Amino acid sequence: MTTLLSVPIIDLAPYFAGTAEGKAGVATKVDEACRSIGFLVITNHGIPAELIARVSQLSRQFFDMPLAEKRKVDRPREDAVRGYSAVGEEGLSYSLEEAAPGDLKESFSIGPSHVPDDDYHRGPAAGPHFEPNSWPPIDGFREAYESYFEAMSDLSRSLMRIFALGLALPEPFFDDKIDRHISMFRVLSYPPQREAPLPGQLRAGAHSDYGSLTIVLPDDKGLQVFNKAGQWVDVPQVQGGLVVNIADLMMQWTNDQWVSTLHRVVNPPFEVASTNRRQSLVFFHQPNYDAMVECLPSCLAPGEQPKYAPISSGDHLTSKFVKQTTFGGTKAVA
Ligand SMILES: O=C(O)CCC(=O)C(=O)O
Ligand SMILES: [Fe+2]
Repeated sequence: MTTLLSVPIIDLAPYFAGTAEGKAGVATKVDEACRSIGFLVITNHGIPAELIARVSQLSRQFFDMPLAEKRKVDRPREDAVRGYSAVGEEGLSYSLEEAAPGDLKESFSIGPSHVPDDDYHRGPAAGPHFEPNSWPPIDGFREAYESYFEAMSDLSRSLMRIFALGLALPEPFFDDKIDRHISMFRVLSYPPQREAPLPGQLRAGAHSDYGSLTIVLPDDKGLQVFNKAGQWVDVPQVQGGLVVNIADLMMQWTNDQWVSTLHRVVNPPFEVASTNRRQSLVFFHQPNYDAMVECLPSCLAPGEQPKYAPISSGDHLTSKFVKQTTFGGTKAVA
């Protein structure tokens, strides 16, 4: 298997067509991408263009509101990633224990909606994972965001099935570990830069993501990935494509056979910085909080030891918040 140094574009149509051969072909390509660079761009993913356009337009409308209005749906607490976070309030590289100025972005986040009133969702073990969402007073906003969250949940289940095939596991292996997931959807808005950034300040500092996988829809270039040759390479902008990357939990699950890659969003070129605005829709997929992440049987060679102790998805996520808040006390989250 070759080590890819750039991000491949993978057509999901043969997987969704449903033949064993088509599924295996897609799974092999995805496995290669996840081993080499941890990123891929998917096409024919089935997410309606109309839904993407609607969420994008409503998000722009939200970020255009005055700061005081946006503050009315402000993030409630450090451990509850809901609502609005203003420019400079978060720094992704904080989670790597590296001091850097805050990221030049603002965001709006939601978690699962229409949460059942049962012990898993409402009991003490649920912690902040099913914190209610708050909504700005924009017509159609809630409906569009909830639809997008659902569409991303379904697509993530398909991707996890492809991952299972790529890892020589039964296709539904992950199904019961993600059927009550604690994922998060957030829209990021990177405003024009009318003043020069501080030294080291980026639109999003270098970081890896936390959960199983992330699905990103950027409307402009700027996203870069650190490849195995030690170079920052641009993620290709593909019309109608979605960027997928695997995150820390998946790396842990595979005993480091798959890589959760450092990535960042660079500042726009100086000539266009004062007018360039960038927006991305980002879905962070995170398994059920009680799903145990322990080295997959197919990822251990005979005689090899697992590199990580088993941990639950919920504890893994919470440990990231603790790391961030003890470091500099900044509201930081990926
Ligand atoms: O805006 C982007 O393109 C990516 C953002 C990102 O990597 C993140 O929020 O974790
Ligand atoms: Fe990220």
